[in-house]
Amino acid sequence: MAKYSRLHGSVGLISLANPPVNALSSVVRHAISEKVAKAFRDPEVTCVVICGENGVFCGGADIREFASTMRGPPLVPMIDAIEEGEKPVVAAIEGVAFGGGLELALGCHYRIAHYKARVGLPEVTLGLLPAAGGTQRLPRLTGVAPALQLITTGRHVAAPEALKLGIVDQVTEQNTVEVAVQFAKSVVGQALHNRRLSLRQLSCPPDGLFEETMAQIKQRARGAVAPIACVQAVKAAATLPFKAGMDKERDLMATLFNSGQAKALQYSFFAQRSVAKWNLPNGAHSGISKARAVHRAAVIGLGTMGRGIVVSLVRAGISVIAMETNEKQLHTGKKMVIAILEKDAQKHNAAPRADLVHFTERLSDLSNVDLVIEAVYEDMVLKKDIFKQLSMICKPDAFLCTNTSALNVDELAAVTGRPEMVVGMHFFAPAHVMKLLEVVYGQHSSPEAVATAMQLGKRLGKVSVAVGNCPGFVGNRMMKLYVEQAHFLLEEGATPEQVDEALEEFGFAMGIFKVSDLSGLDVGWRVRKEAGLTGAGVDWKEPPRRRQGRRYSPLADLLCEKGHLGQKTSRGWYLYEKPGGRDPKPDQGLHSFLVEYRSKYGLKARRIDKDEVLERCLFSLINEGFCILDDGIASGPEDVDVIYVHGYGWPRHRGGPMFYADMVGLSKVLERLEFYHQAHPDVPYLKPSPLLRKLVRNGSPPIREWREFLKRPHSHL
Ligand SMILES: CCCCCCCC(=O)CC(=O)SCCNC(=O)CCNC(=O)[C@H](O)C(C)(C)COP(=O)(O)OP(=O)(O)OC[C@H]1O[C@@H](n2cnc3c(N)ncnc32)[C@H](O)[C@@H]1OP(=O)(O)O
Ligand SMILES: NC(=O)C1=CN([C@@H]2O[C@H](COP(=O)(O)OP(=O)(O)OC[C@H]3O[C@@H](n4cnc5c(N)ncnc54)[C@H](O)[C@@H]3O)[C@@H](O)[C@H]2O)C=CC1
Repeated sequence: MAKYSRLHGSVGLISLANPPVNALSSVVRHAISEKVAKAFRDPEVTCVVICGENGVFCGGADIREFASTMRGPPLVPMIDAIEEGEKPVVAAIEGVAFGGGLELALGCHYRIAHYKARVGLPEVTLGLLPAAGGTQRLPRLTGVAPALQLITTGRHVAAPEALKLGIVDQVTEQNTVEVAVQFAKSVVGQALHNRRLSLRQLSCPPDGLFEETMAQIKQRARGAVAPIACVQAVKAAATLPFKAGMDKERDLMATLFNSGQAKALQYSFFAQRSVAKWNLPNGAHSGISKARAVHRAAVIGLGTMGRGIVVSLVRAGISVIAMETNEKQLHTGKKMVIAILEKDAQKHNAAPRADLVHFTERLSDLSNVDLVIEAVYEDMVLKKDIFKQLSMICKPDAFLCTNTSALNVDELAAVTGRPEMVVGMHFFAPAHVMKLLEVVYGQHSSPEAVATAMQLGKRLGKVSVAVGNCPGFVGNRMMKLYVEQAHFLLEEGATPEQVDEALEEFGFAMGIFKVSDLSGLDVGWRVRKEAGLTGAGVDWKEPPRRRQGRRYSPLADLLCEKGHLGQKTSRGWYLYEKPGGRDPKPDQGLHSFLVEYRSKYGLKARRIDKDEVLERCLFSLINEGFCILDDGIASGPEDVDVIYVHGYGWPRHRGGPMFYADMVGLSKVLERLEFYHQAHPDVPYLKPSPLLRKLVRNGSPPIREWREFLKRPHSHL
């Protein structure tokens, strides 16, 4: 709803009141229209201020309403009526003015913002465009180029920048509503013609601006339709009269509104928020579990991961002890951490925060920290040794966390005298950039330990998902099968280029073989050795290309044995100009190697089409996702999807693997998995999961109902 009051006798104050973000639900739109009309009618009222209750102007349209038929007064005529009014209307912006909220403010004649407020048109991130005049009014206010950038990226703009761009007229550190009220009174009687953005003329945009932006979008948001529609709408603003531009905006929105991409992105928006409300199988949940504050943390191991984790902690203002035994690694790690922090400082025009880090070679220095994150080699014996020592060195209430990517968290907890204080904090590389954090709870992890790790993740700006303990947890457990299928496809006749092309066309920023070259083929090699799939632990009595009773491809192991580890050695699945090169070229040597390999094992190459690449790679990953849900390792499909979108480059506009399965149709996924399982009986994970079968038997309910079919966690509390 919206409240109305009269201030100082002549100011009509309209306050949006729809907690928590004053979203423009049909009730709110109705109330605003009514209150604006009332203020305009009232002869005593000479000016109007619109604000939001509880320190938030407006978070935009109510996204939850998009799934049902839209009711209530539409935004466009409401905003037009405000702009056309004969009394000055001032928007008092606190907190945020996003989407429809900013469009409402653009319909007002003046905008005053608190210095901490943020404005933006993030509709593109929901698969939409700002269809309440945002694509037509913003360019008329800021000029075409800045508006185009803001609308196609959905970037949030802080008030001081908004002032520079002309989006707001004034920024204040005082009470925004009071400032807006005084301001509104001061402009009574002034002509409003120039303040009506719809009447403003636009100057010509720079040559090639739209073409250039379109090319950037095709690179950055492969396959996404909303940013392209945003360009077309802003182009209409630059080339057509306001009214015709609005028609174009409406038509473009009509094509986006019911698109699969919009549904996927809106699902993602709520999924990202739902993972913060975690549940454990023992009944503990975020609602009743209190986190402990972390003031001092420690990171052990300053390799690829440790360095990024130190940076993330410092950025959040936490003091860190960074411990490393290898002198050279300590030196390189220290240099890298300081370089990143100095770059941050330059960017934000602030002092570097390197004083928050203390580098050391002594584990005993960790006696007084609140939380430790271990990031040494993926070696259970080494990690156990460290956890044993930590258990003795650290203060009794310190949390002990591991960044292991696949090892058993319970096994580590068992060597400590405080298994309840042990959790996994699985960051993704590079840890100071990647958004995802898997918080792995073990059998004995206390709700307080999980809550503390989840809250720390939030403080570090991560999207944290609580997951159960099993080899590879959620992300890597699924990833393993996806990678294996890609290797099988090479054995059967595909090239890395063909597989990657299909995946990139689907929307991944990089195909799986390019990713593997980037992270280094030795990463997986070490994991396979640890699992006894290659190296000393192998049972050579098994037929070739079989390990542990099932199909296995030694292709990647063979490349590693040749020293072809990816970008760092200039050869992997692709060829690079030099070690550390980044531009992958098809490698004729690799192609010949594949031909020889197939001939050695009597494999006949066949033509593999893109559909098969996608189905084999993605459906096996999805099938494992269902197994993970069935096992209770993830508490809902949203958790799996958030992990894939934020940690594994799954295209955002496809929602995530489980959402994609829902879109494709569960019976189709089941049917294709049955087909592939029959064709490859030696690949057990192609056998459709019992949960998938159960859902299909129950009429393939939509994803929001899947939780009803999962085994209920039972409380042990
Ligand atoms: C043909 C049809 C024509 C239609 C024309 C309409 C054209 C339009 O102009 C369309 C739009 O406005 S689309 C909406 C654009 N606005 C946005 O994308 C802002 C989304 N919200 C945010 O960024 C943050 O929540 C925000 C920064 C606001 C707050 O962040 P916080 O971290 O403080 O809090 P959150 O945890 O994110 O949110 C708190 C609760 O509020 C829910 N929520 C947030 N924004 C919402 C919104 N716009 N609509 C509905 N619910 C919303 C959020 O889900 C959360 O609730 P729970 O999930 O229950 O916790
Ligand atoms: N590299 C990646 O992409 C990811 C790795 N991880 C996991 O993070 C952990 C670390 O991986 P990376 O950083 O890639 O390894 P890395 O090999 O780059 O670094 C490990 C560091 O630990 C140090 N170290 C070894 N023993 C130590 C000890 N006793 N005390 C202190 N430092 C010691 C080494 O000198 C080295 O600098 C592993 O468990 C790995 O599985 C998790 C997510 C992603």
